[in-house]
Amino acid sequence: MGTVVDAAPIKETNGSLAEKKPTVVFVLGGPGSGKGTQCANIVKHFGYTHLSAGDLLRAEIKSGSENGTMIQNMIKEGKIVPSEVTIKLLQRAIEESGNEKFLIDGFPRNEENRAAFEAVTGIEPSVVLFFDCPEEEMEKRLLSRNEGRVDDNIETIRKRFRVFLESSIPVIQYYESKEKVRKIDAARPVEEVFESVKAVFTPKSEKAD
Ligand SMILES: Nc1ncnc2c1ncn2[C@@H]1O[C@H](COP(=O)(O)OP(=O)(O)O)[C@@H](O)[C@H]1O
Ligand SMILES: Nc1ccn([C@@H]2O[C@H](COP(=O)(O)OP(=O)(O)O)[C@@H](O)[C@H]2O)c(=O)n1
Repeated sequence: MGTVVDAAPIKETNGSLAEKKPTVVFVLGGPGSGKGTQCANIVKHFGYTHLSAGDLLRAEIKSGSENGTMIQNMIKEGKIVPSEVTIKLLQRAIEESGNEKFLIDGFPRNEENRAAFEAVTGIEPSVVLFFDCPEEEMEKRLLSRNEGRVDDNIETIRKRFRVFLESSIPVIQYYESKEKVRKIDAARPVEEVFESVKAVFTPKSEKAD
């Protein structure tokens, strides 16, 4: 399974986000693959701060921001919001958190997201978790999620699947070429998936024989 997530480097007392170099784990996978569910478990066990790009964008709509209508329209269509907007929200959340270890969930979703985040923040992920799940299973989960989301309808779900295949899979391939991806079979029950997730975060010395 390769290396465990790196320990956070020593924090600078002042300076930019890049200088602080927080530990970042990108959490990727198709819509409904269980990213949010597993991130909640990781937070409880390993003390990370969970930043969901989708949640930050939905909060931005609710806050009455000038970008709200644009974001709402993009989400309804399953399209990816311009990086500039999402990165600003992520940066603010990182700075406000007081933590040094972050799960960034649902980001980067395309090459533009990936390259812009790296250029703006200077941060590279320690590890990229990839929740691998067949479309039929993800579709079933999304249709019974019941959170009242404007994009959990069959028409938008199909568009989101297409965007995932066309735009997000290439990002995962990019990180595969850098040997950063830990692929997890996400089609199993939540507890079983978390057993595999735990192995990524637990140092070898602490693992049972
Ligand atoms: N391993 C699993 N098996 C069955 N249902 C799951 C599993 N993981 C998550 N779910 C459910 O599927 C839905 C989508 O999960 P969620 O964590 O919101 O996915 P994502 O953040 O990837 O969109 C939720 O209703 C969640 O409770
Ligand atoms: N990096 C991101 C993440 C989400 N989004 C938008 O937010 C929507 C919902 O993303 P999400 O991560 O909350 O949910 P899932 O589609 O993974 O279930 C996406 O379909 C995009 O429209 C985005 O534009 N850019």
